[in-house]
Amino acid sequence: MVVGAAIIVAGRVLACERAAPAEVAGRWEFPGGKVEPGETETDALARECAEELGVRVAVGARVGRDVRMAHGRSVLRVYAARLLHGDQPTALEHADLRWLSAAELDSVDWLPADVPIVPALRPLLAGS
Ligand SMILES: Nc1nc2c([nH]c(=O)n2[C@H]2C[C@H](O)[C@@H](COP(=O)(O)OP(=O)(O)OP(=O)(O)O)O2)c(=O)[nH]1
Repeated sequence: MVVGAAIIVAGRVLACERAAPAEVAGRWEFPGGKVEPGETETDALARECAEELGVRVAVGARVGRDVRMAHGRSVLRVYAARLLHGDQPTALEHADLRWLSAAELDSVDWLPADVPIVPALRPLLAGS
């Protein structure tokens, strides 16, 4: 299981540009990663957001559906999240970060597994 955090602030979601590996560098994703043994999905999101962005997050509801990746060997699952304690994301592992409004969701080149999930953000962004 790979989990991603759709961090939403003031009607915008944080998109992160992968720096590596070469096959996916330049594509955009949600911060996150593999759930390690013994971790809950929420634990994994908190750990990855700290490692990748240096922020603390509160994890909320699921966004979109589970998407199978890597020939069905893993699944991408995305959760809405918000920043805690006024923390501000820093690109500790990513090439770039962008805050996207609903109208800007299609302006970046998302990883293929994210493409079916991204439209489910629209109502969350419009409503916040
Ligand atoms: N974090 C993240 N990974 C995604 C997304 N969409 C997508 O296809 N992936 C893929 C890319 C990678 O093949 C895999 C996650 O791997 P990763 O390298 O980010 O995770 P990790 O930090 O746990 O990996 P590792 O280096 O510890 O092995 O899922 C997404 O929105 N967020």
